[in-house]
Amino acid sequence: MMPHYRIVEIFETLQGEGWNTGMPAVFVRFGKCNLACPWCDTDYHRFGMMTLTQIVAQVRRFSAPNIVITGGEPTIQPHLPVLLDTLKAEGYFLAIETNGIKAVPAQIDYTAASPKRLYRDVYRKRALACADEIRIVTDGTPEELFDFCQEIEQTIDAPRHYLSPCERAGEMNILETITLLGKLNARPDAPHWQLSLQTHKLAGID
Ligand SMILES: Nc1nc2[nH]cc(C(=O)O)c2c(=O)[nH]1
Ligand code: SF4
Ligand SMILES: [Mg+2]
Repeated sequence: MMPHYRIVEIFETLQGEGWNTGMPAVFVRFGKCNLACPWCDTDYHRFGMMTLTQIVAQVRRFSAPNIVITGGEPTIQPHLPVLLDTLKAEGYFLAIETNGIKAVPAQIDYTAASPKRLYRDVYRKRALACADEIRIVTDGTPEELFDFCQEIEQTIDAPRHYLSPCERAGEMNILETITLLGKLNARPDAPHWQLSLQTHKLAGID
């Protein structure tokens, strides 16, 4: 039987966050997540089922040569490798936005992992071995996050490290975020952390 997938939305926009900011991409947003962050900005419970053929047809209506697989949490989706094989065969560059607990399928070209301090005990038991970027949401005080950032540096091997302010009710904790950046970057011989904003929200695009 043709595999079916939980799909929240498929839309074309510019990647708003991290190293690939500005990259035109078709975003495929999957339903459900294995975490429940209180600041989550995605209604990942509201999804419909789509077949592999329907997803590929929808993606091809757009012109971007890149796909961002996101959610919800894409790594928990049944039959994900089958879909990725098909999209790869169509020639797409495949990026993924994951919370960094579960392994990412081999077809993925670029992995952005966003571990959550709230679930630090989970990451101590299970996490990705490597990623192309780590992007941590500043979901607490600089004191609370400093140790978690250091722990994740040891857990997930990555060449790029970002902090993303936590947005709740339209308010962003920029001061706490840059304070933490300063503390992390004051360490000698440690990874350099940079700011990543959700620029798509500032720009008023999807
Ligand atoms: N433009 C844009 N960039 C994004 N990068 C990660 C997103 C996400 O929701 O996973 C996202 C999103 O929703 N929109
Ligand atoms: S891991 Fe991401 S998608 Fe899942 S609840 Fe947290 S913010 Fe939302
Ligand atoms: Mg988003």
